[in-house]
Amino acid sequence: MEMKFEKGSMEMQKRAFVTFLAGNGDYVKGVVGLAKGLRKTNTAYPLVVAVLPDVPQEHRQILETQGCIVREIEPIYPPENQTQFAMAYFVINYSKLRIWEFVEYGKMIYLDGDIQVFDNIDHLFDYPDGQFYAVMDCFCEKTWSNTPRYKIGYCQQSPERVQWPEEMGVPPPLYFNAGMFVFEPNLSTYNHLLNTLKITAPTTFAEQDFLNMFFREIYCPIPPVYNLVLAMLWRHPENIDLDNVKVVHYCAVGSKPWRYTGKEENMQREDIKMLVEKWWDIYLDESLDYYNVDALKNAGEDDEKESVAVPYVTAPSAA
Ligand SMILES: O=c1ccn([C@@H]2O[C@H](COP(=O)(O)OP(=O)(O)O)[C@@H](O)[C@H]2O)c(=O)[nH]1
Ligand SMILES: OC[C@H]1O[C@H](O[C@@H]2[C@@H](O)[C@H](O)[C@@H](O)[C@H](O)[C@@H]2O)[C@H](O)[C@@H](O)[C@H]1O
Ligand SMILES: [Mn+2]
Repeated sequence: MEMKFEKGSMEMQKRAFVTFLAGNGDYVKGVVGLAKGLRKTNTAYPLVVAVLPDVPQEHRQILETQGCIVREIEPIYPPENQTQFAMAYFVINYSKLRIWEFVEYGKMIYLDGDIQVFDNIDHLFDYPDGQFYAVMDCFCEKTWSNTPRYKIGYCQQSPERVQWPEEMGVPPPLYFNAGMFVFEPNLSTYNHLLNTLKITAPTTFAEQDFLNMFFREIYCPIPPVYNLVLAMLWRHPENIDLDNVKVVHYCAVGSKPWRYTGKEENMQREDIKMLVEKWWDIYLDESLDYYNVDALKNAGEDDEKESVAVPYVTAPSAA
């Protein structure tokens, strides 16, 4: 726990992981998996879940039963625009910006609901304040196909492969994947974010593009072990050491473990099948359920924590 002196008094700056949940669909399984995965790393910090109003009470209760701190947020929409997002649902991702309002926490680590943490990453909370820490993204997937970078085959992950042409000016600044980042909630930053959003035309990668523009002066790249964007496995394998990866981001098309069918491109790769299976091992491990872990800790207490049926589904045969 970092000691910080605020306004003449010593205030212990609270820390937490935070994720975002929208809709009444199956992403809740992703968040349950994330909560259990973090617990398995013996993290010292809780998981806050920022939920949109459309997340049903039953899902909120499941998350609270898994030890999550559920916080309802209001949606944030970008200015009216004809933009074609890479994925139509990206429009709801602007609501992630509400987490800058969680100022009871001094430092937070944001994680998408389709992320799993396999090793303890609490040390990231000790990174110095005043910077925005995240892993660099890759531009090689079809989701980037309508961007200039993709059209010339340029990717920051391998800038030597296709050089940025001089006639196109200076190469773009380093660009992060917004599925995982270390940040400090702050009301003035929050208000500045929202005011800037009102005058910023939406673009292909929605709030990810916006956050990259907004934090470009203080963005500090961190190693890919903290956010393995799955496409890196086939786009830039030379940059990845799978044995040392701590955080996996199931963002490649067809890779969401709770929906995995193995039919999409690259989904029959052995490394993908292994990572999907690792996710399911945690999701189905009842010893990681909060009420079990909690009950074990408080063994002998009279009150029986009633367990809530979690929407378990059988793991697809990854074979
Ligand atoms: O229907 C949805 C779509 C997205 N999300 C949340 O928004 C994040 C970003 O969306 P996604 O991870 O699908 O984007 P990707 O990283 O795959 O581009 C998800 O991880 C979830 O936390 C959600 O809760 N419900
Ligand atoms: O709303 C925009 C989203 O942009 C990012 O997803 C992208 C990015 O990872 C590309 O590099 C992939 O090619 C693509 O598949 C994937 O959707 C974030 O992961 C997500 O949290 C969210 O911010
Ligand atoms: Mn994601």
